[in-house]
Amino acid sequence: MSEQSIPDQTAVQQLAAAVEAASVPASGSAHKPKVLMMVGMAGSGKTTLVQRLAAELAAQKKRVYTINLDPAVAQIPYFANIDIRDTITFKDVMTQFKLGPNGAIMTALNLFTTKFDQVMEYLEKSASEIDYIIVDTPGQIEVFTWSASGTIITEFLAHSYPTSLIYTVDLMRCLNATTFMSNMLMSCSILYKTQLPYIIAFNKADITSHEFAIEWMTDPDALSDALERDTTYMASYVRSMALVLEEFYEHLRCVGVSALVGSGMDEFFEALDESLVDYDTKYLPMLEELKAERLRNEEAKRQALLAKYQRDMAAERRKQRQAERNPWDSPHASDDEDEDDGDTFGMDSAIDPFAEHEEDSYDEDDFDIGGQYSDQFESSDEEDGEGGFLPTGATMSGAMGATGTPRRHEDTLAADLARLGLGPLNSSRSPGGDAASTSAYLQVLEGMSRSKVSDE
Ligand SMILES: Nc1nc2c(ncn2[C@@H]2O[C@H](COP(=O)(O)OP(=O)(O)OP(=O)(O)O)[C@@H](O)[C@H]2O)c(=O)[nH]1
Repeated sequence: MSEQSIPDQTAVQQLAAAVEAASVPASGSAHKPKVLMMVGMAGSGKTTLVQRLAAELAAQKKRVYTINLDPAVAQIPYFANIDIRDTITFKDVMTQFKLGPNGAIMTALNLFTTKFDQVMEYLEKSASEIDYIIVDTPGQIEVFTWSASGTIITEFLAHSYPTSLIYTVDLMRCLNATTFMSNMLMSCSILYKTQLPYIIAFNKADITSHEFAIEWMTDPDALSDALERDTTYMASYVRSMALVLEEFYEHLRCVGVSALVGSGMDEFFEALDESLVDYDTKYLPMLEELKAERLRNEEAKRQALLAKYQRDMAAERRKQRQAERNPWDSPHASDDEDEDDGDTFGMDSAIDPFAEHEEDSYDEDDFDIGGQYSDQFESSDEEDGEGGFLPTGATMSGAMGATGTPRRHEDTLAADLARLGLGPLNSSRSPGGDAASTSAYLQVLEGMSRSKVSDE
């Protein structure tokens, strides 16, 4: 490994996007291998269970593929078709990145995840020849289930193949009601995190039966009895948590197994088949709904962007036309103004007869100097194709010729000036043109506006 710096999350984020885009597998379509994700606390027996399940499935003439994602494991008792240790040397990660064991596991997983699309490609090619893919994960459960890379790997697989999560619990660590509750809370958090179909495999049933655990899950009194001698505050806490988890327990599939001696395998595969039905009936529809929602959001964003672009374009066109038509263009108009503010003549909007109307509805033509001004507006398609509002009646007659074709603005202005008994405007369009006429004209207009407002 040659890199000397901790890899940033960019590659992982790109992979996350790839997972997002991954196609949702159609249920009941072509042959797809079933994925078993083994998670559980360190020492709970995941690796031993992978070995046991692979052997059992091989005995059933099923084609099994195993993936080891634990970079820190010294030896594994099964043949791994894909092994993270072939790509990344855990000790090198520790020395090169100056990390402790947990940080190194996390970094090794991140590095491996950046290549996981290649693993997926490989699986895709071999899919028709595989019945089951069993994935062994690091014992530091939070490193996998709560890390970006763990999530990406899980979703990559779950978005492509029917997947079930196998949470392995060491029965010997459940004998105490309080630690049993800790284990259940952990399993609950993983279920909520992954939302995948789920099996709890109470392992090491060769030492003690898992029946007591099932009883505690189904009968709160049994749990209370177990807590009888416990007088600490934890006992009441465990009792109340048991009530909270009651509903969670209802949807759980629990089996007692011994990875070591192979007991409970029939029940395990029965539970596995049921959980894979859940994958088809619950997980897949949820995935499809999420995907549809993402597409809807993207489309909404695209439409909003398009609308903004169109508004910007229209505003730009308005500015251009205004600049062409009004040589004395209002000094009050701001350069970065996107939309007509209704203050076309630079008049105080308080006396602008149109200021009460919604700004978005205006086009500069609505305020054309040649107009007769009216309170009533009607919707109309304008020459640039945008919907807009025009004053009703003949109010725009000053701006339109008899044939309905737009007249030159200067002609309109000249006619208005003549009607008002004022001299002609300087047609040179220079800002300093016939200043006296312009100013007089504006005063008359302002006066008209004031009298209109006071009329109202
Ligand atoms: N008695 C008994 N021991 C078991 C069983 N399964 C696993 N063990 C033992 O439990 C210990 C831990 O087993 P692993 O399979 O390494 O557990 P793991 O969860 O993979 O551990 P990490 O790699 O640390 O995450 C080993 O000594 C196993 O032999 C079982 O069903 N019964």
